[in-house]
Amino acid sequence: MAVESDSVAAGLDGYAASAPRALPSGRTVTRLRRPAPAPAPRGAPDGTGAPGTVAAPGPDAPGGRPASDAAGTGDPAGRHRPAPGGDGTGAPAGLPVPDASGAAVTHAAVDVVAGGVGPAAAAVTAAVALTTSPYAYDLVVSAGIGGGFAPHAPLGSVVVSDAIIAADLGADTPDGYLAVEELGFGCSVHLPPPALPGRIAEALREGGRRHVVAPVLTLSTVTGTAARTAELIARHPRAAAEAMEGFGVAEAAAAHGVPVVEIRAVSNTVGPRDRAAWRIGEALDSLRDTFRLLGSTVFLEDL
Ligand SMILES: O=C(O)c1cccc(C(=O)CC[C@H]2O[C@@H](n3cnc4c(=O)[nH]cnc43)[C@H](O)[C@@H]2O)c1
Repeated sequence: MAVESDSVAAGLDGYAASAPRALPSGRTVTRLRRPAPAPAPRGAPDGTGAPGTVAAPGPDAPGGRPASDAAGTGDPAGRHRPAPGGDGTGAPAGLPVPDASGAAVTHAAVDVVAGGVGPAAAAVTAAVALTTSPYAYDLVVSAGIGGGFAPHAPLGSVVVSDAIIAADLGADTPDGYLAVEELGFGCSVHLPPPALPGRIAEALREGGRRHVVAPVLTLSTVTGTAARTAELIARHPRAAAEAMEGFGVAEAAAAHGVPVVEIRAVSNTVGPRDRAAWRIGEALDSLRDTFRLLGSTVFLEDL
């Protein structure tokens, strides 16, 4: 599920879109499936490994995981539960499909959903998509554009989350901000599976895409002053990006027991508001390239 679903979907070249599934809200989940690879000669390995399926929901590209979110494949662990009837492409996504030689091969599927702007809209969209899906998901990706913290994340670079942090979920006090953990209730951090950010980074490095693995902050308000920027950096010195949806998507994914990661392409630098300096087009190009790289690597792997 992804907020910026167009770039996520456009990046997944080699994947074929099937008829959208409508959510009660009117938003749609578009399933993109990578066709099974060409058959290998009899007796030879099919060369596919055991491709898993990914979900990319995200509000910006809540492909997911978002970006958007993705769905599952036939998995001995039983994580995948393709529904009868499939997705309209003729075979249930993620199930092993016999190739021309009769050998079973699997293929990946990614469901892309535009989740809306802000943590609440993104959480609702992700939760509804997860709850009403005929498939189980291996991963939810919250993807889209975001603000980058200098010097970690320059314009056009990609930030892969190693933590998704609700940076304004707490209380303001005369002595400073208190996160919900300090107030004694709730949780303001979701963590992706430990190996996943590194694996995504490896794919981006091999693809020549500038990136950093770091915490991504979720805020309901785009930062627009030097004072607020300094405050966030003081509280989260490792953070490389801020956006408005990741924590909402992560809450929905966690409620369903599905791993989550956030991926942001940097459209602007976090700081005093300078709308003319935003480079949304370049960031969307970067996001599309990122999903092209992931769609031919990480999304085909067991997660
Ligand atoms: O202020 C404007 O004129 C304006 C025009 C277009 C878009 C915006 C946004 O605020 C987009 C929010 C959207 O993009 C993500 N995003 C991008 N940069 C940041 C940021 O620095 N801080 C927080 N969110 C950002 C966000 O996830 C939303 O989905 C404004």
